[in-house]
Amino acid sequence: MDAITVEASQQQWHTELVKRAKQSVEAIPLSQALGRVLAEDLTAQSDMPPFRKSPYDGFVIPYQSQVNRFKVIGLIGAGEVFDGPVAQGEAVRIMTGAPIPDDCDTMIMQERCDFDGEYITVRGEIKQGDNIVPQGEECSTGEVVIKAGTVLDSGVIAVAVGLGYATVPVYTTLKILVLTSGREIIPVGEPLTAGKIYNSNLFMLTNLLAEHGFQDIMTYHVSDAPELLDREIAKVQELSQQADIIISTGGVSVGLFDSMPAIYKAIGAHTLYNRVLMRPGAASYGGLITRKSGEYTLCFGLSGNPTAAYNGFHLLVLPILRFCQGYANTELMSVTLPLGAAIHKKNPFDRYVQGVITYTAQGAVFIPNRVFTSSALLGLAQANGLAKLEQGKHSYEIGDRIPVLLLKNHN
Ligand SMILES: Nc1nc2c(c(=O)[nH]1)N[C@H]1C(S)=C(S)[C@@H](COP(=O)(O)OP(=O)(O)OC[C@H]3O[C@@H](n4cnc5c(N)ncnc54)[C@H](O)[C@@H]3O)O[C@H]1N2
Ligand code: MOO
Repeated sequence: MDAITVEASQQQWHTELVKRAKQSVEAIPLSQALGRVLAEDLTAQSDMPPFRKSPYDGFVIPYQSQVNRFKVIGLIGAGEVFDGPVAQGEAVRIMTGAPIPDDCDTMIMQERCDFDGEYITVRGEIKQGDNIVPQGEECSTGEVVIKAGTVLDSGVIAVAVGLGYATVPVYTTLKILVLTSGREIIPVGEPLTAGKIYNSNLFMLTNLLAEHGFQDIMTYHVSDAPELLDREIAKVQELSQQADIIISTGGVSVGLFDSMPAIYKAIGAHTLYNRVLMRPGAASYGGLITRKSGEYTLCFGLSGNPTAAYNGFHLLVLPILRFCQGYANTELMSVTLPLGAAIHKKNPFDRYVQGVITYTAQGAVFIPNRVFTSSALLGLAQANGLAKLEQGKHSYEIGDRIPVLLLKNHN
């Protein structure tokens, strides 16, 4: 099987996914909706605001040219309605947010009024129509206010509540199985013995998923020990039945104990690609399990090397996860930024370089991580951008403008 580009891998997934059913939908209370993805448009059930209202505390009047003294005939607090007539020369005291009486067209802040308990005298010129928030200023009944595919964050939930929605239709959450692999990998907390390393990718992947709103995660570690393989395959098979997505790290290259492609094959996956034309992260696998029921599980094998796995997650996995979860925006945002340091490196394939986007008086700059090789770990602690170096271009100088994916700004 030939190696494919990042873009071709994404295209291949989309071709496969077009044939499959959409994620199912459930209605949930807004109190539980944070981070979920809206499955239907939310429309305004009334105008917003639903009535003409006062933006300040003060007095409302029917405007009359040359008149600045008015008899105060009533009081309206927020939540109250003044339904009596207001004649010329009369005013009604009004509080912020209260509805404007039908007869009134002008509102005056109380700081401009001398009020003797019966009459107000207004200082300065009165402008007809001042300080009235019109009904429907923001939207009219029936307008689509929030589109399907939007993430329910604090702002969106506040709007949904303001529109009167108590529950919202959302896509059911994807169930994700994260597999780590390798006999050398030990849980953090145990003493580090010769040849072993801690399972940093487990935390990297599960937390990346959580940061991107994917919370329903199972985990399992495959040792890659040949004598345990059958048992481990059986366990992965069992867990995979409940998973919409499997993401594994390690064991995907050509080493003697690189068993992940064999495991995917054993659990019924059909391979889409097993090598990607990028560095780091060339050792990446994509496969699909289709069950008799029509249900399916997407399988993403990432490299065990931390930088390669981190890049692979963002480039190969995340846009497809977002698509499957129903997000309207599936891609990470890309910006063109000047390089803050030169990079001289052979690039036989597109190379993705982690780094930090910083802000200077001249604007944003991308500073590449000092070490951005496949096995680098420490750069993950600071990376907020992923720059793309073009295949065949081996020298980049300070100030060269390059495309950078924003790793932390997602919606
Ligand atoms: N002869 C060849 N050797 C290699 C090739 C090749 O084409 N021919 N490809 C290289 C490339 S490219 C990469 S990338 C790695 C990919 O290796 P695997 O995905 O099979 O991963 P492992 O061998 O299991 O591990 C690589 C590295 O990462 C460490 N690791 C693994 N899991 C974790 C974890 N959960 N947390 C932290 N670190 C982890 C592991 O100990 C290894 O050091 O293969 C090249 N070799
Ligand atoms: O997949 Mo490897 O990361 O190209 O180094």
